Amino acid sequence: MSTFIPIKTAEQLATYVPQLGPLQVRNPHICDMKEDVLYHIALGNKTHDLKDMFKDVKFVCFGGSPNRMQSFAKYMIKVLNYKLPAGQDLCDIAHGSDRYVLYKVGPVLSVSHGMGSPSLSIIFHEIYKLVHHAGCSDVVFFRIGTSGGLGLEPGSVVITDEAVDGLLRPYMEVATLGMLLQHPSRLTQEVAQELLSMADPENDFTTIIGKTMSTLDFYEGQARLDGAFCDYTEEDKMAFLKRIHNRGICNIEMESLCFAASCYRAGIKSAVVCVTLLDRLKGDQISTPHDVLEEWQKRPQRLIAAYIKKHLGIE
Ligand SMILES: O=P(O)(O)O[C@H]1O[C@H](CO)[C@@H](O)[C@H]1O
Ligand SMILES: O=c1cc[nH]c(=O)[nH]1
Repeated sequence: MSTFIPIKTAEQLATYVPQLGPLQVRNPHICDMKEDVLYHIALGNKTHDLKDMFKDVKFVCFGGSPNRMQSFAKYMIKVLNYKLPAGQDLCDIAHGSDRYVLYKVGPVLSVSHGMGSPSLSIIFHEIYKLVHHAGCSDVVFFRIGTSGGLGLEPGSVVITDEAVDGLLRPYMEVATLGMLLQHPSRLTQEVAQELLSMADPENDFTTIIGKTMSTLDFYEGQARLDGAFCDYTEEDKMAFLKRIHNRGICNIEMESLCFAASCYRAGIKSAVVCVTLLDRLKGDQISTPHDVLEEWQKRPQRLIAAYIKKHLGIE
């Protein structure tokens, strides 16, 4: 089959405007459907009263690991001094499916997205439709992640200003109906700047804004030498990492491109904040003790929590 690559024109891009008022899904078919089953989170707009369950949601926080997103939900309970309904524990609302976890703490959703763009893309579709069915408005989406840094002390925090793919292209290319569609990946610069301004100057780690490379794989996709396959030399690897570092890439992970492209397409304000677990200019393996990694993973969480508190007017 032949392919062609339609590049979106400026006029088409202009339709990607921020959403004001209740969030609308940009899919005309949804309103014609008798029922919308959100299969991977075991919810649906006929089986559940999504308005009643989720109408107050204002912040949706995504992260790869189910445990991290449970810890984040517990952390938000403390930060917001949130009282769970009497006799209830924090529960995984998506427990009817074992694909993702979903927790709600007042206006905050904490959702796992698994690893890589395909996994993130599926949960993004369903969460976006969920907040639409619930009638939510002025929602901000965050990705709270981990990454490999370039020339940064491990444990540093990177707020992404631009997500690019493994070829340094600022769009996500998706095969759709036999065509390659390019979805621009744009994050909300004001949110990134505001997050940066909220980084505590007393921190013993740096927080910076920079470009993030988002790859399709952890090993060869990120120029590692320690995967099961490797057809390049250490010199090739270092030349590549130094080249992308010189082109402004601060860190490498696997979902920021899809996340940024999906939020931009949806007209949803968004930010990506990742801690770096190692300096990729110095190695490939993550051998830092687990308890230290756990502590580092809390750094992006604290920044997002501070943003949420500020925007809820909580001192
Ligand atoms: O820590 P999370 O959010 O999963 O992000 C990073 O970690 C995973 C790889 O170990 C990839 O998903 C990558 O993007
Ligand atoms: O090097 C790393 C570390 C975390 N996540 C990644 O994708 N890469």
